[in-house]
Amino acid sequence: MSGAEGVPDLEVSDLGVRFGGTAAVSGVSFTLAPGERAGLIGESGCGKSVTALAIMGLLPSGARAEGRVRAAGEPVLNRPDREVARLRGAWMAMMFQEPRTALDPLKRVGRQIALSARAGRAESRARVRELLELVETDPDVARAYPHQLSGGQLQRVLLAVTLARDPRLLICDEPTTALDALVQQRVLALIRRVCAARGTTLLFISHDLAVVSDLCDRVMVMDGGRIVESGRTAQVFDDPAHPRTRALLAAGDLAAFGHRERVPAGTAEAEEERERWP
Ligand SMILES: Nc1ncnc2c1ncn2[C@@H]1O[C@H](COP(=O)(O)OP(=O)(O)OP(=O)(O)O)[C@@H](O)[C@H]1O
Repeated sequence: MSGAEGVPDLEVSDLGVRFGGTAAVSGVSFTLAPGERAGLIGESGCGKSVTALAIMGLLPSGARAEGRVRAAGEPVLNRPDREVARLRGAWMAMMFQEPRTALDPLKRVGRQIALSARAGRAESRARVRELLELVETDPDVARAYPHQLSGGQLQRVLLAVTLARDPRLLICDEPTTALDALVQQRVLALIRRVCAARGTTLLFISHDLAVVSDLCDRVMVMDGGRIVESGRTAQVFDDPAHPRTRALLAAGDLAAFGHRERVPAGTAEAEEERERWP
């Protein structure tokens, strides 16, 4: 599926989400052009995940959404589940924080990738191999069950599951927080390479500003359910206008920990990943 000329991949206008009498998200508006990579940052509870779930049409039943979300020009909010599911399958995919809960423990990972790809029996083996190669993973991993894999491998498998239907828009919600620093860097570099190679539009949710500065052309800062500042990543981080952005930068100490030079944690898993993915 490809977008019509001039139509943004994602258009969010005046999005509001309430749980009972409480507003979790209010007046959120932004658009993502094809191939753009935007970060959504803010402290815990500010509304990042709820925004992502609204975009994906995956809000819990207690939520009430208003405003407008359009993916590839098609409305998402308050639409029948089946139609939104079709849009998700054809257009957008979301990668969650915890692969151990996102994957089925009882199915081999190759089968999970094949199910997501919806490939026919004949082509599914080749498609699984192709997807595992895309995420730079040994195709033999297809035979493993999730518990047999390391956190970094699981995150790669989850990326393969997520990319199986060639989404134009990829939403990542803190995809690497459970990983140690070295493995995290490798998975993020992989996400960057895959998005660049496929021209995938990315909405990347994180509280790690260094990761966002590394990965995203644009950044939006949320506070209390609203976007309080947005702009080119370098500009917002070099010259933050809003007190919340300044507070986040101070807390993250972005300049001091220079993302690319972060010291690996040196855990067994980091070592294992280093051997496997030199
Ligand atoms: N199912 C729910 N029912 C009621 N309130 C909810 C529900 N899900 C989220 N909220 C509320 O919505 C607000 C925004 O939550 P959200 O999960 O979007 O924050 P977040 O910025 O993603 O935080 P974190 O970085 O911790 O994931 C919070 O006040 C949260 O308590």
